[in-house]
Amino acid sequence: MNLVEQAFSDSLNDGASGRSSSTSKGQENVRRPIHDDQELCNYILSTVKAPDGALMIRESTIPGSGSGLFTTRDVAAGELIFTSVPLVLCSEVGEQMEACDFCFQQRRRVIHPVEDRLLHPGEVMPDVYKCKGCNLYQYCSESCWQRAWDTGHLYECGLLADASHDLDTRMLYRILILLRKKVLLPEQVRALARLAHEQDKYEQISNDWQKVKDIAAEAKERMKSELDGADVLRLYCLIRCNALPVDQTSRNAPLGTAIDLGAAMLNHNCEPNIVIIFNSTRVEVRAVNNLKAGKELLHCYRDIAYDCTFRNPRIAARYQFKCQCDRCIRESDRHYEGVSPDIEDPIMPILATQGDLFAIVEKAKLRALSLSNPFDVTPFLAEIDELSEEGYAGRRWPDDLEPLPTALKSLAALCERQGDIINTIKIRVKALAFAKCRNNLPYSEDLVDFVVSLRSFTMYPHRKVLLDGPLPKFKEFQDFCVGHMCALHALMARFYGEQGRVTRIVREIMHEEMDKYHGPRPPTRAFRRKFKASHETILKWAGVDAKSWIVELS
Ligand SMILES: C[S@@+](CC[C@H](N)C(=O)[O-])C[C@H]1O[C@@H](n2cnc3c(N)ncnc32)[C@H](O)[C@@H]1O
Repeated sequence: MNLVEQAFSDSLNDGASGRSSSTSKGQENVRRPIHDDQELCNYILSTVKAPDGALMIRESTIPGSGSGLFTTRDVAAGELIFTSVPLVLCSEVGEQMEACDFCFQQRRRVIHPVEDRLLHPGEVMPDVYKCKGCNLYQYCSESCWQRAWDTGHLYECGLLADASHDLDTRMLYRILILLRKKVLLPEQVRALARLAHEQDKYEQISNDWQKVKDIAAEAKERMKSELDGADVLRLYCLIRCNALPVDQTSRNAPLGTAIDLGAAMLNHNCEPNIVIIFNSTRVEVRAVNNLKAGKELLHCYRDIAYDCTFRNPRIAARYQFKCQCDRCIRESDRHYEGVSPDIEDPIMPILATQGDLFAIVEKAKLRALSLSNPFDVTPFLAEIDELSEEGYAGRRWPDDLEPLPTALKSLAALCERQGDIINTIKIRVKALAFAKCRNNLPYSEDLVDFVVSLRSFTMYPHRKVLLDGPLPKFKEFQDFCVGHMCALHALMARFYGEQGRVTRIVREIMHEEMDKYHGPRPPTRAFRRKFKASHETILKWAGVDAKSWIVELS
C-alpha cells in the first residue's frame, strides 16, 4: 500500500469504533460523527469557498441523521452560500449520453453549452469525441480529452476494457486509481474516508448486497488496488451515500456524478432550502428561501418533482434512510383520504398507474420516432385521460400528481419535434398548470422550454393559424409570453444569481421580447391586468382552470 492508500485505510478505520461486523466479527461499527472532530470539520470547510466563518458543521436537526451543514449568517433567497470544486467527477457514458468527462458542459438543453445564447432552431452540437483507448469516456473535443488524459485518465484508460457503464462502479474504479497513483492528497483522502457509508444498513436491508460485494471485489482486482477488500467495499458504500448528481437541470438525467466534501455534509429534505447548480464542474449552492443564521442547509437528494411513493423508495435504496419530512407525511396522507373501504392499500394501484402512464409515453415516443407514421398526439392524450379517470385507486388521478405532468411534457416535446407548435403549447400550458411546486429547478427548466416554444410562436404575427384558428389572439399570446418571461427571469435570478450565465441569457431574450411589445410595460398594474386576462383566456383554451396556475408578477 502506498502512503495515500494507507492514509485512506487508517482514516476509514479510525473513524469507526470498530470494523464492520462483516470484517471483524463481534465488533459493532459505529461511525464517529464528523461534528465531533473539529480538525476534520475545519478541513472540510476549508475546501469550500464561502464568506469567512459563514458555515459550520454541527449535529443535524434531523434525528438520527448524523452531522449537517449550517449557515452562521442570514442569507437572502437567491444568494450564493458557497462554491466548491469536487474532489472527483465521473461522467455518464453510453449511446444517448453526451457528457464530457472533462468539462461537463450541459449539452442537453435549449441553452448553448458555452456561448451566452439559446440554441438556434435545429442547431445541433458537434459530435462527442470518444477516447480511442478505452472507447468509453466521451469529451466535447480532442482538447478536453487531452486535458482529461493529463489529469488522470491515462492511469485508468488501459484498465477499462469492457468496464461497466454503471456510474457508481466507474466512480469506484476512478477513486481507487487516484489513490493508487497518489493523485489525491493524504488530507483529501482522510476526509473522504470519514464520509457517511451506511454499510451496516446496506448489509442488513439491501436485496443486492451480494452484488455490491461482487462489484467491490471486481474493482479491487481490475484497478490492482492494494487496499484491503473490506476497505474497497466501504468505499463503494460511501460513494453511493455521498455522490452528488452532476445535473444543471434536476430533470433526472444527470451528466455524471461528483464527490464533493462540502456538499457531502448536506442532509436531505424534500422541501429543500438550498439548490445545487453545477456550473461546468463547479458546485454552486444557493438559498431558495431567506435563511436565518443558525439554519441547517437542506438539499433534496433526488426526484424533487415526484411524489413520495416514487421518491422515497429511491432515496431509501441509495442513502439508507426513510425520509419523514412534512412533505412526505402530507403526500402520504393524501393517498389514504377518501379511499373506498374495499381497497385495502391504495399505494399498489397508484404505483401501477404510474407505470402505465410512463408506458403511454414510451409508446408515443416509438410512434413519433417511427418514420412510417405521421404522429398524431390525440390518441395518446385520450389514453392518458382514460387512465386518469379511475387510476388513483378507483378515483380520478390528481392533476398535479406525477408522472401526469411529466407525461404531458414528454408528449409536448414529441409534438415540438414534429413541428406541431399548437399542440406543443397547448399541452405545455396544461402540464405547467398541473405543476405542484413552482419553486424548484425542474420547474424553471420547464418554463425555459415553454417560453422558448412560445417565442417561436409569437415571433410570427402573421402565422396563418393565428389568424383563422379558434385560438386566443396574437396579442394575448404576446402578453402571456412577456409575463412568463418576467416570471422566468425572477426565478432564474433566484437559482443562478442575478449575474449567472443562464439569468443573463434569459434577461437578454426578455428584453428582446419587450422591445417588440407595444402594450403597457411590466410590472405596471396595467400590464399585470392585461397579463391576467390573457393568461385566463389561454388556460381556458388549453382546457385548464385559470385558478390552477396563478402567476405573481413582481
Ligand atoms: C451525504 S450524507 C449527509 C451527511 C451525513 N449526515 C453525515 O453525518 O456525514 C448522506 C447521509 O446522511 C443521512 N441523512 C441525510 N438526510 C437524512 C434524513 N432526512 N433523514 C435521515 N438520515 C439522513 C443518511 O445517513 C445519508 O446516507
